[in-house]
Amino acid sequence: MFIQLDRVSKRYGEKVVISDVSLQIHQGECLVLMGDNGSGKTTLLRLLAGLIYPTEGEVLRKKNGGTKKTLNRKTGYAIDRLPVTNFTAMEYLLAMGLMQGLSKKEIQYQTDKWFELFGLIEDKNEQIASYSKGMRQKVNIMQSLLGDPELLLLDEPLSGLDRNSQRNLIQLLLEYKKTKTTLVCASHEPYIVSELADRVAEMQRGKLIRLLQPEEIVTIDTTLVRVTNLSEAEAKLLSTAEGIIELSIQSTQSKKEAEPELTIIMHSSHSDLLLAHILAQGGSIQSVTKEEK
Ligand SMILES: Nc1ncnc2c1ncn2[C@@H]1O[C@H](COP(=O)(O)OP(=O)(O)OP(=O)(O)O)[C@@H](O)[C@H]1O
Repeated sequence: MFIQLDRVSKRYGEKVVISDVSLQIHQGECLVLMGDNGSGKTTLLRLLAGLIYPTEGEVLRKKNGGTKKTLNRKTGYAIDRLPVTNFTAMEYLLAMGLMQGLSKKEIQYQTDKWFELFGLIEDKNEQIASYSKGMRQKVNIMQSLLGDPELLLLDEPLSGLDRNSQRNLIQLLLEYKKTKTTLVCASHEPYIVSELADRVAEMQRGKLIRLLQPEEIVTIDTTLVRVTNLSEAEAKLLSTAEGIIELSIQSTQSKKEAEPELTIIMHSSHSDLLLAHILAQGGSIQSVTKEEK
């Protein structure tokens, strides 16, 4: 199975949102869509999901010598933000799975594994409305995986997830890739590109401006550092320093120290300087893990 976009354009009124995009997506590959806000990534995912149709051109799914214009049910789509509903996570996933024709038993079997993996087992019968952003994102990803789709469309899949959950999700997606699931991810995350991408498509104002092949994808070595004893103000300042990719703050209300624990992902090339800076500010470095490609 592969998907072919043939001179696809999408307009809303006079506004051209996708402009003359031609692209083949191969079975089992992971294509990452990158580009600035508003460049058309989500619209391209919606076209691939068959939720909207091109104004011009065609999106075709070719399988076993045949060609289908519409994409079938074996497409999973995690939208950029799961809306708040009155369902519990389990009720929501059951409803989504039943709509796809899965049995209750199948849905429970699949979702139990994921609830465990994402650390949500205790919360699965709580209302989604009471969930944090990251917890909601986990449910969003789970619904997209129901029924083992052939094509998985993920809009900013790492958004809101803590580093451990990001790692677990990447591992899970790598498993899906091994079973020849085709992945298309809209993402700004270097982590997604370095771990999953076979090709990167760069969008600009609705146009596909560059398609990077595997050998052209430059992966970066990153270092994960856990730090305590830095104030929130110092952490905020640090987050803007050159070489910092991501800085998250976990509050330590249960612990005695007033300062939060920071998880910092940085470019390895900047780590010596940044670690020296953290120590000079009185920070205590709890762990340093190099993630080399
Ligand atoms: N239903 C719609 N009606 C009119 N314009 C739309 C509609 N959907 C999207 N657009 C416009 O299309 C453009 C591309 O939007 P899209 O959401 O695809 O971008 P994106 O690359 O996913 O952005 P982001 O990184 O912010 O998620 C934007 O200018 C947006 O305003």
